[in-house]
Amino acid sequence: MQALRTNVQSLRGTIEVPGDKSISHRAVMLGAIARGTTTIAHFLTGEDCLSTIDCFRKMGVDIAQNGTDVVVKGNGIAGLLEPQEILNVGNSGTTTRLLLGILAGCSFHACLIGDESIAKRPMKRVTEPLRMMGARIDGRDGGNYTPISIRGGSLQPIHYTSPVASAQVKSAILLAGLMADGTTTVTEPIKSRDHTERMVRLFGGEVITNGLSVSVTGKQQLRGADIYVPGDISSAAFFLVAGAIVPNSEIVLKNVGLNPTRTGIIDVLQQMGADLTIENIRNEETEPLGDITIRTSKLKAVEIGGALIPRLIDEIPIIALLATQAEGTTVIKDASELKVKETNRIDTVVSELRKLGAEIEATEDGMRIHGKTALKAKEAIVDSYGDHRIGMMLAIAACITEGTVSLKHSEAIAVSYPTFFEHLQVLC
Ligand SMILES: O=C(O)C1=C[C@@H](OP(=O)(O)O)[C@@H](O)[C@H](O)C1
Ligand SMILES: C=C(OP(=O)(O)O)C(=O)O
Repeated sequence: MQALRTNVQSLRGTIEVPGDKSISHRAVMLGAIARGTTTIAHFLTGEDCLSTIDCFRKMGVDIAQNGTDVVVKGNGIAGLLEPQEILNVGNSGTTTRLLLGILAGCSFHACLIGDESIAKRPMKRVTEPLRMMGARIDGRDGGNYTPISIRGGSLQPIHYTSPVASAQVKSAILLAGLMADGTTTVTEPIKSRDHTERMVRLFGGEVITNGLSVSVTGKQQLRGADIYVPGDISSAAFFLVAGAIVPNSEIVLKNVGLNPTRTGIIDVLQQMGADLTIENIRNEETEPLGDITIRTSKLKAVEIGGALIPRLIDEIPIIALLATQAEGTTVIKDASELKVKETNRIDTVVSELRKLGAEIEATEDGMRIHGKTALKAKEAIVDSYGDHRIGMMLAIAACITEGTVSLKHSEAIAVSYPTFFEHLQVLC
């Protein structure tokens, strides 16, 4: 159990958050199936991305990691080897689903396991379309849950209309599509993050986007690339919110990824009236990034739903905290996907924030938060339940809480932000 800082008087200073998790996973995966060498700078050394490296090493890929610098010697599109061991995806949904997409096109057997949380996350959303393409997949509950075993092979292209707006589903099918004969198309109900599309292009591949549909043609040869991973906006979000709600604060976040499919948190902060500026925007062609400054300000409630949800899906726990400090009732809707993340994030956000006095209730597809509420606790014990984003949200909540707060399962934070507490310390 970890004692959290409470009653923080101000947060001031400059930090650079670790590399983007989604981009780090994809850089290793595409590097592994490309021809030639891929260099990755500012790679995220969080546990999820280390799981991805471990899985590809077990398939014969030479990956050298020295801190945040990674070099991948690609095996080529058909060059992965049958793993001699079970592939352990740890806590990472992205590793599980994207890896299944790649394995669907490999003519060998592989078996995937993960931790307790992964074992509860639905995989049918990828195993079903991958079976349609020709992969043989089995697993618990007909292939919906890990452990999952897969024997891939020659794939036929499909046009898949996904019922969920999920970049993991879209990416799994596109990665399988890279190995199929012909053109594979995915149509999603709402646009999700487009890092796979951007990165395939960076590796010399062709991806065609047409509204909500994305297509790739199989058997293209990808070539290794040099990649700089921008800071993860989903990690920056904790300090963006902290800067807005902790009194007398001014935080500068350098080199934060600003891909428009990920910047919903900035839209919400601006709509709430936060004092936020963005400077030095660059790399708009590949993965845009820039420097963000946030200062404490008076906030007002907003309504969040529809096409905004996929652009801020992982930020909803910290947005719920933000809403406790906004005047009025914030409504978050259309967010049922929160129920199938590392925890049921509707339930964990509501139960843990209530322990600190927040006025928040769960709804069928989101939550309703009434503000502004002063958070108070008498020796409260809150729990991340093993969910990194819940742990970080609670650590920021403690900053504005009067009293004492301890966090159970704080170690989960290393999944996406191993230096989180060091950065909080720098700003205090
Ligand atoms: O593709 C990705 O890198 C991710 C997609 C999102 O999941 P879904 O595809 O399930 O929405 C997100 O929640 C996850 O943290 C990372
Ligand atoms: C949902 C998340 O990740 P994943 O699906 O990769 O486990 C997350 O990082 O919030």
